[in-house]
Amino acid sequence: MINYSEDKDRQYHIQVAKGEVGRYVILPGDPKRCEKIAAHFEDARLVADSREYVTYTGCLDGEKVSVTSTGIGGPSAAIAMEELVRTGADTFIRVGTSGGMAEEVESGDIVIATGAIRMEGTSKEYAPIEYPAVADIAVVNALMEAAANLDFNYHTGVVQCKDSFYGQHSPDTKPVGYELMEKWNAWVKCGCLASEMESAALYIVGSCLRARVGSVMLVMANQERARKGLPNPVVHDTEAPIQAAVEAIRILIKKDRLKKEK
Ligand SMILES: O=P(O)(O)O[C@H]1O[C@H](CO)[C@@H](O)[C@H]1O
Ligand SMILES: O=c1cc[nH]c(=O)[nH]1
Repeated sequence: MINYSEDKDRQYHIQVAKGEVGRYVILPGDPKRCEKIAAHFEDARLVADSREYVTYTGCLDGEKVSVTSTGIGGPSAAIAMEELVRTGADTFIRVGTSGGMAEEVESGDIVIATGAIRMEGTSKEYAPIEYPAVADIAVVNALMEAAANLDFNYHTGVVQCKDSFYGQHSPDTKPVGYELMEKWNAWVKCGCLASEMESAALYIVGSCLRARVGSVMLVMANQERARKGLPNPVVHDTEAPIQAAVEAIRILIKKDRLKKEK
């Protein structure tokens, strides 16, 4: 494989070298969320800032941990995960924002995605569509334990991933809106909790690379609730899913250490 990086020790896109990240990495979409997440680490330092990929590394309970932003969508998220695995990471938690779909999923709640609908393009370049995009069970369990410990209002279940944000929010303005709307209605009838853009790609890439992956997302608002005239404020504060992810990593660190001792 051609190495495109000018600095041959660094991964081309994320500009991180081996040893600069921990095995546990939090993956927000928005690069600006990285600093907020790194504030929860001890001795956090900026490792790299390249394209949409910002990386900080610090410590949690004596273990090296990192945060790297993925940017928006499957293609850039898949690149981040591939390059992070090459630099030594093997456990990932996406911390994102999402739009609620199920009526009971309200603004400000958090969603832990046990699986993701692959209505995006990236994962199809890794695995046939019949292969399910599922989260790692240990990561899901840690996220559920963390959310319960923190007394957060959380939901677990399937999320929908797509490539077009505006195809979700104004499908009627798209020439293929008829298909987007029919599929959306089917996902809602199936019990899908929320819509976002990266978990399907991350889960499939994680499966292919044998990495453990889970996702926790803030529900910003719910267009199905709005359609039914139910209360639906817009929430921007991502501190709850950040805290859930940090606590989940602490739980995983403890469990991984116990497993190693046995
Ligand atoms: O807030 P982040 O993590 O970027 O996640 C969500 O927000 C973006 C769309 O606004 C997409 O990346 C979607 O998945
Ligand atoms: O509605 C939303 C909110 C965040 N991200 C999405 O993809 N959709």
